[in-house]
Amino acid sequence: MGPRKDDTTFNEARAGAQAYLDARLTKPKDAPSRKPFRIPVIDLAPSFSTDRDARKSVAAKIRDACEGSGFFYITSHGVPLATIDSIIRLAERFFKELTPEQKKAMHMSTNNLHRGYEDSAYTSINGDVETKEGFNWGYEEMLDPTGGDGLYCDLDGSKGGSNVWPSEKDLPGFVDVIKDYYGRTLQLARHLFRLFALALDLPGDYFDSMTTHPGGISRLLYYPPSKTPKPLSAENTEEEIGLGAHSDYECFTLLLSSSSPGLEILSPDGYWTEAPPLEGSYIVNIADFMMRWTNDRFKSTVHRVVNRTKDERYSVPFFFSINYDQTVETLPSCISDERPSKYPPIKAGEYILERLNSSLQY
Ligand SMILES: O=C(O)CCC(=O)C(=O)O
Ligand SMILES: [Fe+2]
Repeated sequence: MGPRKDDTTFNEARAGAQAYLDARLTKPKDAPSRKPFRIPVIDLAPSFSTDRDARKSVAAKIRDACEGSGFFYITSHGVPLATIDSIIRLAERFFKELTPEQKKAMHMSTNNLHRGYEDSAYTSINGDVETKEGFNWGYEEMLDPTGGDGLYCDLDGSKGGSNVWPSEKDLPGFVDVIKDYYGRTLQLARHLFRLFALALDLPGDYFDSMTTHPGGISRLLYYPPSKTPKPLSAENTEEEIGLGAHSDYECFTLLLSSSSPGLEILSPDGYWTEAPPLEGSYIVNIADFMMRWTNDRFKSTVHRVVNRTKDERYSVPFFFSINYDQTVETLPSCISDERPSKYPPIKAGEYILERLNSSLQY
């Protein structure tokens, strides 16, 4: 069952998101930003301490980043380099080793929750021609190191079971690598949510009960080499767009990529700014649902991918949500007399499904 298209809250959510994107894209410029636009590197090591002050010091850095560019790198996050290398290698194997027929058999068009393989033309953000190909999957209890709480429900309220996987024969070891990567990244996302709680002056466990069976869509992405490699500059206006300008939909995204650059972030003064990969780190960014939930205090920033190199690029984003059946109102610490709540309550899964459906190219 899809979202109710005539529902005022959905219209408001969709129109709000589109207006935000349109306003930011009015005059993007293909040159480095002239104003300071910081994508800080935050060392998470002290956040694993039992000392609350040590955890709060990391939370303060996260708060500055979330209220600033909305993007930051995290290091010492506890996910082994071997896990990171394996998932990037798995992405490469997925796109190289499966035949077109094997990919087609898992095509997203046969799945109403956006799971499976997508060719480059299947989804598009602004109607742009995009070069990326992807493979998407979502939360299931067997991927959760806690085993979940038995209450998972999917974007549309169904009980789950929508993931599709290549067979063991076609791609041996695939699900094992996914499980290791997804489980560790999921636990890291729950840890980050505790730091967000501290950053927002809420009790440290504020979000815990909302992430017991959370939404977490992840994808393997492939960007082919550029046909005409050239650097980001004001003169180069003809790009081969890998993934069009957009903001993410959920609470926040944890991104890994191969060593090829390509991610570009739109600065407040309208300049595309490169966010090159930093080995062993994740790039974290705030997404639209979190921006709304914080009454626009945390920023969901527009970004895109352009592969400007002669090398292939692989990336693996993880879009972390709260439990899809959770309805939320603006966080209490983000409302004041001067800053009343701008948004009505909304259910997480319904909001995200509406946003995903709006990216389909029919
Ligand atoms: O591939 C990347 O580096 C970023 C992907 C991304 O922004 C997305 O899938 O939302
Ligand atoms: Fe994104």
